[in-house]
Amino acid sequence: MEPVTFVLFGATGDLAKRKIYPALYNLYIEQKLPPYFHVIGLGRREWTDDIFKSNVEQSIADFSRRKVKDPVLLKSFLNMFQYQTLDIGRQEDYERLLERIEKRENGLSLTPNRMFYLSVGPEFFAPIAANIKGSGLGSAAGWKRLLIEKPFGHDLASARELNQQLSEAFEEHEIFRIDHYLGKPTVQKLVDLHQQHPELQAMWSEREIANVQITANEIVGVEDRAGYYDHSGAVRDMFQNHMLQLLMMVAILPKKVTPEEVPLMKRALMKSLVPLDLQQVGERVIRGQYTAGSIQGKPVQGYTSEPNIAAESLNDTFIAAKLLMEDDYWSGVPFYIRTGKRLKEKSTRIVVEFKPHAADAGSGKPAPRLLVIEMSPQEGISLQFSPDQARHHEQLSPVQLDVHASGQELPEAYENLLHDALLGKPTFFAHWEEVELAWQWVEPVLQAFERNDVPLRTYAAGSYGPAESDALVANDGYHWWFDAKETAADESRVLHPSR
Ligand SMILES: NC(=O)C1=CN([C@@H]2O[C@H](COP(=O)(O)OP(=O)(O)OC[C@H]3O[C@@H](n4cnc5c(N)ncnc54)[C@H](OP(=O)(O)O)[C@@H]3O)[C@@H](O)[C@H]2O)C=CC1
Ligand SMILES: O=C1O[C@H](COP(=O)(O)O)[C@@H](O)[C@H](O)[C@H]1O
Repeated sequence: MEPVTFVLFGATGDLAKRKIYPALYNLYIEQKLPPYFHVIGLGRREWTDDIFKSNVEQSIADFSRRKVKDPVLLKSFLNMFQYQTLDIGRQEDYERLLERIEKRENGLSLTPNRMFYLSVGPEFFAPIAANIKGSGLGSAAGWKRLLIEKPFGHDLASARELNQQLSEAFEEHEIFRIDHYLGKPTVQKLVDLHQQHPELQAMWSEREIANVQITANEIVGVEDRAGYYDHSGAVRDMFQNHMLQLLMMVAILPKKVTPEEVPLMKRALMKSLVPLDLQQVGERVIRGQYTAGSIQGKPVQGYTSEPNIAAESLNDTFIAAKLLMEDDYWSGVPFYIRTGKRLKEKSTRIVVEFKPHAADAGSGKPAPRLLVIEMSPQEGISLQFSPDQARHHEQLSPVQLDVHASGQELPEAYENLLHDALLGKPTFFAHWEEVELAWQWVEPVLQAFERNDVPLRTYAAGSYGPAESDALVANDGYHWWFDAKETAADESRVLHPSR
């Protein structure tokens, strides 16, 4: 790996504290950071280097998966950090920054490779990119990369405008758009799942998939993000980015692609999604909002009673949708997606439901086989057979295809993403065309919600969402697959066809 100066806008903010510093620390401990790695943190606050370092230290104590064992190592890690006060709108602050960076690069005869991480509000993305260009920070002889946080636009038009603005300072291959779902270890494993498991390849070759279900259910509500969330809703916050990214990642499974081919294939898959017209949104998309209820035995208020949410808000806190593809493999296979806040449990998983075999029927109705790709509450990939199928396959049910060894700590999504960005590997970042195609698909949904053409269905906090979400799947003769666990201590990973 080459030397890098890591320039962090938003170094005093929440994301830096909760995700970025712990991720850098874990990469450091695993010796995955480049030589001469140097972090310059930026913000308006008048911090000294020492205040900055002690904030980084505190963030590691509070949020790192790995606790500090060796104070000497911690000290050498913190020595890589420096702070500079910078106001995003002030060109002279960038010039000071350039001077400081060049002084170090020249002093150590380092190639001027610079990574700019924008951990700031989206209104700052374009001005920062323009100032990086204007100040000369981005025109050194080494490489430059831009790591950019979500949200990437508020709709298709604003995303295009932002992309246009960024492209005046950075080329597409220099822009790394973060979607933290692509950093999740299990999602990253999908790329070479078939090479690892030839038996799975045989199942896919049968082309007997009944449907695919993608779920991201959350227990948390709007928390303290009312200002953002009430203008975003589940459709922008989760569906347009994370959920459609999961859809692309599962749909590449039968395509036998190398990691390098992943971005191209994802674009092809997005292009094959059947678009909805305004009329169809009401038939294929369910819009929901939570009302008061109870979660894990505790009463929970409804969305419109949350702090800073207007009593008349029609914002969506839940969305479910049925999507179809026109693709040589996937035509005719429905993809069902659901995501929402204040649901019964935290579960993030993809279930690929295979059509049942008559030979697997045993005494009763043949049961479908399931490929379960789980990100939460546990990470792992398993095949679930009914007992009759298990006999047929001479295996137990469920079959773990990929179990992380007990006690093994998995990297956080941000560790994977930062490491890939430092290596310049784009596989697990969102390419502009994917983002644009995702906004294009979602656009009629945004319009229909805006016009209030789609009824806002309510659901009690602590439920699995509106009944209409079940009907969406039941109308095709299927049902959502549910976790059978009754208690957190239950480690079984069997999914059930009912609540
Ligand atoms: N927090 C999270 O969990 C997640 C956040 N994100 C995204 O990450 C980005 C950052 O979020 P988050 O950390 O929560 O936001 P915060 O509000 O906590 O932090 C904002 C940062 O921006 C800096 N800032 C604001 N205005 C200026 C300015 N004019 N000049 C210089 N610096 C400025 C602040 O520094 P100072 O006050 O010192 O000026 C602060 O460091 C956002 O795009 C968000 O959508 C994405 C996923 C999760
Ligand atoms: O990006 C976001 O993701 C989180 C959910 O992430 P997860 O890794 O915990 O599944 C969500 O709570 C948040 O609203 C959204 O902005």
